Amino acid sequence: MNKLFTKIIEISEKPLDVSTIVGGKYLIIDVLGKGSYGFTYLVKDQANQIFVLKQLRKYKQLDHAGIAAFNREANILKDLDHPAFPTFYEQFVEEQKQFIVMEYLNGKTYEELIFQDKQSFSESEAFKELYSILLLVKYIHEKQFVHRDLRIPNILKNNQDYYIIDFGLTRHVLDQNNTEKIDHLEKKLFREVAFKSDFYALGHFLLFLLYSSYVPVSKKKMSWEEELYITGNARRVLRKMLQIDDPYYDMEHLLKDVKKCI
Ligand SMILES: Nc1ncnc2c1ncn2[C@@H]1O[C@H](COP(=O)(O)OP(=O)(O)OP(=O)(O)O)[C@@H](O)[C@H]1O
Repeated sequence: MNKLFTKIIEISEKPLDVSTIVGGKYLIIDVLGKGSYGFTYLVKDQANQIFVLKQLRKYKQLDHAGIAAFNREANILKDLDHPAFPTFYEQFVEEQKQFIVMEYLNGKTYEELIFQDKQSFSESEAFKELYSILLLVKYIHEKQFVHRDLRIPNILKNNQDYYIIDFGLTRHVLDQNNTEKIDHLEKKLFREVAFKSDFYALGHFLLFLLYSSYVPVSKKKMSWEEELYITGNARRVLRKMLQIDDPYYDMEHLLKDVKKCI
């Protein structure tokens, strides 16, 4: 498809307005996100029950891969039966627009906790958070999925409850559609369809938590290893998660090492 044509559609498409009714019963009350794949809304039904509604963007709908990715996310949500992940409710097409309705998980993202609420974590606290999240990722991996987008805006917390959202990039480890061309790029992005990709992403998640309590001592730009005052154990775990050293290939080994840092 003509790239310019696609770009024009991408830029010109706006999310649906607040107060619009979709699917005959979902009233849009807020726009939560405008990602490259779709728009995310907070909606409520006639019984005032809150849901998250995702809409595939028009230009993604024009190519087969966009629709396939949207359907894949719906199918993965159906497969994940756990309170830490959004329950799938329904999928429908209205006025040629594709929608998925899922459970609203009530929590704050780590992006909000760190940058808006200014929450800070000590080394031990950061590893404790990581341990709780790893137990959820263990469930995802046991289902043979790699999430591939475990970033601070996609991990939520509410008191002692942890949630993971946004399964748009998730793949089954045996997904046959991982062409070699994509694999090459994904490798560069540390987004290979392999469990170590999730460990890599969580290594960065951990760095955000550790930096939350960091007070700069110099204006010189330095690496995390030079800047952060952390224990040898913590450094070793991080270097393996970030694939600087021989990476972790299995969850049990990582969990054991993380536990030692709490
Ligand atoms: N099931 C859910 N429960 C609660 N909040 C959600 C849920 N899904 C999404 N959100 C909120 O909406 C925001 C945007 O959602 P999402 O990550 O799906 O799309 P995006 O950020 O627009 O797209 P992308 O991350 O793919 O670029 C999230 O950061 C989160 O705050």
